[in-house]
Amino acid sequence: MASKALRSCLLRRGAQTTSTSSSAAAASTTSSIQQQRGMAIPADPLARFRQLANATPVGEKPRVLITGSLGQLGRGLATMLRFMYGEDSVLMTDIRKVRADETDVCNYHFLDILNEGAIDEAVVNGRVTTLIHFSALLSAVGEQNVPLALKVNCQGVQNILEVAKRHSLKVFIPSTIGAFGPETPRVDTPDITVQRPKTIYGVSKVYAELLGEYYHHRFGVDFRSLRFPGIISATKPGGGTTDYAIKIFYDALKDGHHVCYLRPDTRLPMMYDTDCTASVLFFLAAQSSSLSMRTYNVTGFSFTPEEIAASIRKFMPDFRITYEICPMRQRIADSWPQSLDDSIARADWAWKNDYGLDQTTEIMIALIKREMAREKGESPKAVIA
Ligand SMILES: NC(=O)C1=CN([C@@H]2O[C@H](COP(=O)(O)OP(=O)(O)OC[C@H]3O[C@@H](n4cnc5c(N)ncnc54)[C@H](O)[C@@H]3O)[C@@H](O)[C@H]2O)C=CC1
Ligand SMILES: CC(=O)[C@H](N)C(=O)O
Repeated sequence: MASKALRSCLLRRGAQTTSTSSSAAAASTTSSIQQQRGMAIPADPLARFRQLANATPVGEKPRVLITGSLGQLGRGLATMLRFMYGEDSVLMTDIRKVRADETDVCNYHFLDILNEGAIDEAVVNGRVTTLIHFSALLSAVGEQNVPLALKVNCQGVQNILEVAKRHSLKVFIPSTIGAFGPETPRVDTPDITVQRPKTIYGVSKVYAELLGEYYHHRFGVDFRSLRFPGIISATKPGGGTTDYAIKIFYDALKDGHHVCYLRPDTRLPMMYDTDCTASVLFFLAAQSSSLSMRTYNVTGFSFTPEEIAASIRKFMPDFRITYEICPMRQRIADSWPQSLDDSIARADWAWKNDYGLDQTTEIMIALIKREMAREKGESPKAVIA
């Protein structure tokens, strides 16, 4: 199904097609729910996406516009959508210029989500059926520019929902563990609970959840949202509190040492990139009638900086971690859940994560080694043999 170029792009982005022997259990969590999730990397990680594509009737194949598509999550999702539904199925949009090394970016257009008319135009001209709204300012950068975070995260969501209403689009707007706060139960946090976030990012995401649900009930907009934990990918993160869980791998491979801005015992929920992509695509494909809610928790596994360092040491025994705490990010992390209960997503639309901590570590190390080999002009080996 995938062309050679697309296939190599999927490999680079972590959607490996070769098998691996890793079968470590994802047990690094205090959560009883998550302790049950022993797992091995699937022999064919693309199988679930291929099956979903094959099960979609030709007339129902989506045409998807992704906002903020050059960020951490957008490029991987766009690549997978092209793999599943064809080269023309995705319009990638953002407000910055594409770099020469971003060779996976195709069908790309400038789109500022603060310009509602421009969103209308892109949707009409592109015959779009589904909006995936990724543009946002994340938790740490949001705290540094509150007025801009309010504009991008709140005005942007309003514009997207208005356009979705006008053109009867399906619309996905991600939420986050940041939509919870210190008063929320922090272990196995349920879907419906206290939400009093203390960051502008969290406040704007609660607004997005509630406004989207309002547009659904009031105007029939097919709004869907998932509360993601921190996402781990071999792409540059956009300025969040969970970013250390990506940088730690780059530092491990470059210097053998990572200086962590969170305390060693700070436990947060996380998920591997390919599972994040799967959660969006399977959720969007679910029948409306199977959804008991419009905003669901989804998660992979939880760990502390100490525990991810231990996981890295299984592959790089000399790896060292030291700590220089950033008070702002620590305060944010201390107000977020340590683990999420996503059992309703599992029951309603069969959500399931395929990757645990050790599988994620193994893949991240392989992907970054491959990236470094390319940068040095060497011809990299297959990701995981
Ligand atoms: N990465 C993560 O760990 C998590 C992400 N999420 C959510 O997923 C979504 C995507 O996240 P990431 O890709 O990590 O974010 P990111 O920060 O990497 O990318 C956001 C993109 O939005 C673009 N953008 C900013 N202002 C814009 C504007 N006015 N018009 C159009 N685009 C604009 C930026 O240029 C950037 O490429 C966000 O809504 C985020 O809140 C939720 C939980 C976890
Ligand atoms: C969990 C998130 O929403 C994001 N990665 C952040 O740390 O801000």
